[in-house]
Amino acid sequence: MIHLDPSILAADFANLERDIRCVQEVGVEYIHVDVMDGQFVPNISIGLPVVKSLRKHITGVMDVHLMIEEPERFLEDFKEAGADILTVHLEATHHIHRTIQRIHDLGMKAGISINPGTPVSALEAIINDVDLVLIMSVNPGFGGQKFIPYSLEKLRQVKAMLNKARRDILIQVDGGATLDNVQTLIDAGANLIVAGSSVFEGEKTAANAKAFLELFKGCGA
Ligand SMILES: O=C(CO)[C@@H](O)[C@H](O)COP(=O)(O)O
Repeated sequence: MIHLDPSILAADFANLERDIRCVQEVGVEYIHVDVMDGQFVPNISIGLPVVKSLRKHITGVMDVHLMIEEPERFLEDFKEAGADILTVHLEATHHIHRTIQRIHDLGMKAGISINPGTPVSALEAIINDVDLVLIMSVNPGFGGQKFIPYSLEKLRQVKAMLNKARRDILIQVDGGATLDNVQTLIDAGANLIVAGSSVFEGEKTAANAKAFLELFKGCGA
């Protein structure tokens, strides 16, 4: 089953409730919330109070992607803010195993993300402990960037690693996903597609989301 996970980084920050409602009304079940600290990535997005307010309007899965240094400092806070999935970066902590364990202890699903420059092999020791692997297909920090082609090979490698481990979990791809390239992402193994600008940019948010969902129907969604 393939899912669309619209990234609200590309939504209208003055109308987040409206934009979230818009995609949910056409059947979207996941909402991707990017949290950036200006340290791990060269940008600052939103913080805990906004995430907590968004929770009231998200009817499905609130998928929070932490692009922050030492995410272990804030796990309890994001649980309290209502995150269902909490994804941390392998590169952002010295204690990835403990961090994943703590996310689970708090009752959330745990995701691990790697930057474009980090090899998939670095995931080997943690792959059995996570519910989601996120392959960043742009350098994190900004929406609207161009998809990095080598990410397709990384998706294939993750899929092979998970097959070998007999694990069927979420394989998420984030950055530069469009209606034109999404089929190649799915073919490479992705089953949770983050899309920001290709959903929220322009005046046709609902139609854009619907077009992704229609395309996924042919893939068994
Ligand atoms: O995490 C990030 C960027 O750091 C992403 O979630 C982007 O927001 C995706 O945006 P598009 O590339 O789809 O515009």
